[in-house]
Amino acid sequence: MRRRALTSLLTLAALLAGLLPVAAGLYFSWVYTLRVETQHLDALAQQALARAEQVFDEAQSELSGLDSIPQPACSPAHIQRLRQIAYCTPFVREIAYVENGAIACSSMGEADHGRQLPAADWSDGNGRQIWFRVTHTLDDVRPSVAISRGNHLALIHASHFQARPVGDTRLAVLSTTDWLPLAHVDEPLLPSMIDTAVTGRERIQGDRLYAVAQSTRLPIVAVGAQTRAQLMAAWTQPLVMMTLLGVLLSTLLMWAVRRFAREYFSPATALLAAIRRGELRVAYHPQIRLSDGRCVGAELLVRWPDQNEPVMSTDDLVHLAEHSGFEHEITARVLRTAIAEIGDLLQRRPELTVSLNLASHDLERGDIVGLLTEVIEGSGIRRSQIELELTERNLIQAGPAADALAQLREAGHTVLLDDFGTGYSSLSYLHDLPVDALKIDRAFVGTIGAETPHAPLVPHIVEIARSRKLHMVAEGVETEQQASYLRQQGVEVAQGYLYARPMDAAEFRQFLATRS
Ligand SMILES: Nc1nc2c(ncn2[C@@H]2O[C@H](COP(=O)(O)O[C@H]3[C@@H](O)[C@H](n4cnc5c(=O)[nH]c(N)nc54)O[C@@H]3COP(=O)(O)O)[C@@H](O)[C@H]2O)c(=O)[nH]1
Repeated sequence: MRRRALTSLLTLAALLAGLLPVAAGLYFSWVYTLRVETQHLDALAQQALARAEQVFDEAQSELSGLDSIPQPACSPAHIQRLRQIAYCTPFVREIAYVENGAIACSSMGEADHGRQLPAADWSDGNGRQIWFRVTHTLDDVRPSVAISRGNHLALIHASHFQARPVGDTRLAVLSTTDWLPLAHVDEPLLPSMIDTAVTGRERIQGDRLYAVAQSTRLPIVAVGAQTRAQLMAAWTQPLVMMTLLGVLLSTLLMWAVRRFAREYFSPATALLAAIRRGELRVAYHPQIRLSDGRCVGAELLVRWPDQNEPVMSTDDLVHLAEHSGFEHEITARVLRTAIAEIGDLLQRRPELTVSLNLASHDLERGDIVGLLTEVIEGSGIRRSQIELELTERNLIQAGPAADALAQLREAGHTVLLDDFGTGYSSLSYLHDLPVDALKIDRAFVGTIGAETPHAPLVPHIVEIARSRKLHMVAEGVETEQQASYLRQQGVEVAQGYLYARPMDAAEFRQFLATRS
């Protein structure tokens, strides 16, 4: 994925990681509040409905015994019985005996005699009827609810159907025949409560919550309504908790995204990706035999170009690889690339060598033996054509991996000690190091002909190499003066800008053609 696309994606991910958990916290706390409050409101509506049903049930149960009493209808004894029931049943105003749709007599004696009843609002088909709004002879202001069974009818004061508020929750019992409240409701929420009763489902309207409890036996419903303040108060606690949780989750996610981005965009990850994508290139730095000026080989130098511009200097690249543990991947890539690019040349010209820079890791992991075997076997290239460069530091750190080095030397590879003189106090342990040649560092070569304190060191280095019977390669040769001095000193091979800068494989082939 392109870096810019990934950056945009990660920015979006970080944004979402920051916002989503908080938004989810808000949303889920609201959903949770609604669920809990709806359940609570449902329960209150069910209670109001149960109370209304109970009033009807009790009135009906009082009426059920009356049809079978032995006294003749409207006899003093009958009326006395009606009075007794009316008096003993708290919510009953009057018990009446009905004949042909008119009141024949009642617990009030003859007072209501002959009063014609309107058509019932509801009938169950088994002699049970209900009138929701009946006026009483003695009270034409406050309507009553009437229920009849057989010939007897009970008038119930509508106030007994008044559902009292519970805290801030408003409740009303309505008839399903005309969707009006059974008792007077002095409540601005009433129109919404009626709407809710008609829809028959709990719902949110505005920021208020409504719930309905529907009777399965009678034509009544109870509706509950919650105020805005109540809902907001109920929301506060889950809101705070879920928002805190959301903020915590946001922080964690944003940290994870940031960490991923840092890792993903780190130079080490970019380098590994470049290695895997085969973006690393090899530069060939020609090596010249000082005795006749012929090109005898090249040092293989890794390059990380991006559209011809280096992503970073080779020094930085090598350090980064060392710190990230990718040195071996680089060594392998450089070797394979070189063999792919100039393997045919090496095969045709067995005197030609390439020198490969090794890292201590290459030896410690022991993979270098396998790698070289794999690349060389069957290629027609000789082992002696692949020289291995190691710095003093690498050789000393290699310690236990010296076996691998010994194995490679036995197999025919030449080992060069690179940057000689710049690292540890070389002189003391040089005779212990398993090397075939010294590479005189350009720091010393650069002093040839210059009046610097290091200048006298070159003859010493040459002397040491001679006494150890080591071959010598000088690097960083930039002037004729340096070249001729080194030639006089018996240095065999030189490498430096005097001859050429590091170049690509095609250029190296051309260079070789002119210098062979
Ligand atoms: N483990 C690995 N190390 C590697 C590999 N490729 C390179 N390196 C090491 O990185 C260091 C920097 O190398 P580079 O920038 O490629 O520089 C080399 C030459 O360009 C430079 N050089 C050679 N001649 C001259 C000169 O005349 N003047 C001048 N200013 N610079 C010159 O020297 C570098 C080669 O040095 P050396 O290897 O010591 O011979 C460097 O330490 C490389 O070793 C790799 O694949 N693996």
